[in-house]
Amino acid sequence: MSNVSVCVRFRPLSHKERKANGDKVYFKKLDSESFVFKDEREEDVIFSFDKVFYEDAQQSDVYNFLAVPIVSDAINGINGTIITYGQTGAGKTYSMEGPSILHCNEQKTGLVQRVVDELFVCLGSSASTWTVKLSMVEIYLEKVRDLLDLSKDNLQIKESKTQGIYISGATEISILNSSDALENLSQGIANRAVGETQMNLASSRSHCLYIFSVQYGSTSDERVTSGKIILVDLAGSEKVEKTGAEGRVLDEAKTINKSLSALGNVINALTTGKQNHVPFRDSKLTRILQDALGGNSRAALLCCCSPSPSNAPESLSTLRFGTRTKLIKASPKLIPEAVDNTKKPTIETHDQDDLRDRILSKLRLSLKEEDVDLLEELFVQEGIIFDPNSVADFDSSCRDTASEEISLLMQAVEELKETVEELTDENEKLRRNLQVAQEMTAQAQLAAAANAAGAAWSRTLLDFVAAVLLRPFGMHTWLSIQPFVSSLARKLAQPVPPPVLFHLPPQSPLLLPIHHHHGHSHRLRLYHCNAILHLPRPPHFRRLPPPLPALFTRRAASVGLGAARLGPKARASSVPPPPPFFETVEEEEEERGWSDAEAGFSDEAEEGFSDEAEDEQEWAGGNGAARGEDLGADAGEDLSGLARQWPRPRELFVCNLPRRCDVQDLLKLFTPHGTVLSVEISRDAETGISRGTAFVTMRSLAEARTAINALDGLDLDGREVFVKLASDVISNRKNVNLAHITPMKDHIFESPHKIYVGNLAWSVQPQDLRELFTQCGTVVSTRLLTDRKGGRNRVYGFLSFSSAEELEAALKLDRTVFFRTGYPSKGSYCRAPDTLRR
Ligand SMILES: Nc1ncnc2c1ncn2[C@@H]1O[C@H](COP(=O)(O)OP(=O)(O)OP(=O)(O)O)[C@@H](O)[C@H]1O
Repeated sequence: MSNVSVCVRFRPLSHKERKANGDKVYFKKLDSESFVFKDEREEDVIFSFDKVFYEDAQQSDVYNFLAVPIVSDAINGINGTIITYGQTGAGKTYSMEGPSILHCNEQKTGLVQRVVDELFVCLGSSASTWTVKLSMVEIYLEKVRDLLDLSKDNLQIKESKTQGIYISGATEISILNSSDALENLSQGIANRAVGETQMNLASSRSHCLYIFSVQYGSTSDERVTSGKIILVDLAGSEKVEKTGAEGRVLDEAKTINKSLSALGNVINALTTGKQNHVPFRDSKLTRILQDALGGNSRAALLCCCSPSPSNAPESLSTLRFGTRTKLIKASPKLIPEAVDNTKKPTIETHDQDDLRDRILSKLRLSLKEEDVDLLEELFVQEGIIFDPNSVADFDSSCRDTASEEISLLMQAVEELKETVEELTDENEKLRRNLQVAQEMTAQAQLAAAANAAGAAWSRTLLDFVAAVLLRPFGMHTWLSIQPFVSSLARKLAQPVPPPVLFHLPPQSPLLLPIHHHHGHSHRLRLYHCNAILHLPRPPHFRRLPPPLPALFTRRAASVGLGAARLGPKARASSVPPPPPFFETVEEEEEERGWSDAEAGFSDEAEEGFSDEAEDEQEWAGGNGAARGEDLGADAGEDLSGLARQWPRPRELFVCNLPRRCDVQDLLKLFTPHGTVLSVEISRDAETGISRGTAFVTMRSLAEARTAINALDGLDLDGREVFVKLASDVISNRKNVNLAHITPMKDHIFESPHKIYVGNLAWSVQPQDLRELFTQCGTVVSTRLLTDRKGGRNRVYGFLSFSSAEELEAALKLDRTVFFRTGYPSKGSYCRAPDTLRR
């Protein structure tokens, strides 16, 4: 059982809140001690406290539960503290003072007035002698100001054996009755630092402390007990942005937040078993509350909350603060002063305190503040200023200072550790960047050399043309063809632009984003590859702008995006081993006919292209092997030889997948039913969240059918998964439900050793790429992007190898071979591969 009683109070909705959200409240009442509140993830959390005061609770309910026990304890010599905590405008000051300390009806009277009334009722009915003294201070910008004497604006907090923690030099006014007390209180309240924030027109910008010291002497046994009641109205615990703070107000808000977070740290230390060092000295507030929280006082916390959904995050943080505070175990002690009344020891102590303060204030007139503080320490140590508690104080402060030093050192060590980790990471990043930069420099040098070679080649060609043409045809012919030769010479004299080559280290594969624009649609595909080879053409061959994807020119951005989207799962190490073989001509996304289903299909009809027609074109290029026939070749066989024989891989369309289902999950699901050649999950380009649809390509039609039999209608996380042949779904125009689905291939992989090949000749076919690159090793996949309407390729594609060495070899290939170009006639598709052959 905690000794800090923690209650929550929800104030009624304000006009502003009603205007914003109507009568909606964010909590669900369970009983008088618990309620349900939604957390950040909109999940219901049950909060339980010693008492919950809902909107209709009266001030007297709060007082009876929280304050009555504390008042009677104070008379018996046990200190008590009541703290109100919460966001600005949550009702802290209202609970403490009511609408006004002097003028308000009985029903609305706050805790302070009720405490005063009760004190005098209890003391007045007793036969013993008593005194009640009132002090009022505020902690404003980390200075303790005396609200009953504004000239004392930087009071010191001290600790003594008899008094515990006390504010040295604070004005103490003896009060004889309630009205006396209220008058002094209202004067103090008027002196309080109050500002206007966006949340509350009269916002308390300071922590305000009302301190009632009660001395109660029993006439029968001559014993005196002294107890203290401290009522603390904390400043608002709101976020700085929400208060609209600037300038001085911002400073106030920052200081408030700093001291409240120091309070949070103290509570954490008290509740997480780190009691050997509780950072009470981190702020004035925690130092003053040391007795209340540290066990020598009875304490009550009133967490004030707004019930409105618009303040839910702040209320949630207040409730969590309250929950933590409930875990504090404190055991308040009675501080009896077993002394003869005639000796009046406390008065003596105060006299000595006064004497010391007088000496010190004289010194302050001629010396600096810090010097006086040092002198004070020295005087106390040397016994020049007599303080009966000096030794104890000095010991305890030494202990505190030592443990504070230790904690500071530990903190410094932690910070240093973090710095070392950060620097190591940074170092690693720089090392990798340096490696990439070195590789790029080497490649740029190669490119420059190639460029020089290209220029030399142009000159040789010119000489050759002149020599060849002049010799057999003579001067006459030369003159007639001279303009043509000169123009050719001019064109050839233009330098060949260097090839663009980015070769990334194998451990950081690039997820290459390529934008596809088509009419209104705009999609992004991400291709996984290790190197980019963009082949420039000599200027005279340039008829159309080079099809360099837009993001290429901003490579740094694409790398950043790639790394972010790639995630740890898709790193090279986790990419599955290369599947046996995969060769495809792939249309641009928009031509697939998903988003513009109707338009796409009618285009197909007009131009005589269907998926089936495309199959024939693509796969009948070799020996015309029967489609759907599985030749059962091993992955280890000479794949290039099998290129034409391989049956067309069958693409499956999978939908209604759970969002969390990723490429690896689908691989696991489909692998038992055959060889999975590729898996592509459609994701939202902005958020990266799966759209629940995917394409899975199996090695053969038979395997694809087995997978459909096994998996179509499967229950995955409560969702019935739909698996069909992509071609069936695409050609099924009646399937209106699917027409709106926009698949987006965001993760295509065949092998981690993959290169982008750009600026290819128009007529290049996948098999041409395969033939050319087979000399470098096993070509695992070739993928060429084509425009369905014109039947042209998009002059870029991808190919992957089974090892990094093969990829290296490919990059060293003589690139001039690609400069030969051809233009396809309209409608031609997958023809004339000879333009690429040497
Ligand atoms: N229980 C309540 N019943 C009626 N009105 C309330 C209640 N609690 C708060 N209010 C009203 O809400 C407004 C803000 O309350 P209050 O000034 O007490 O907030 P606060 O938490 O002290 O804010 P700050 O930290 O800025 O001082 C006031 O107008 C007050 O009258």
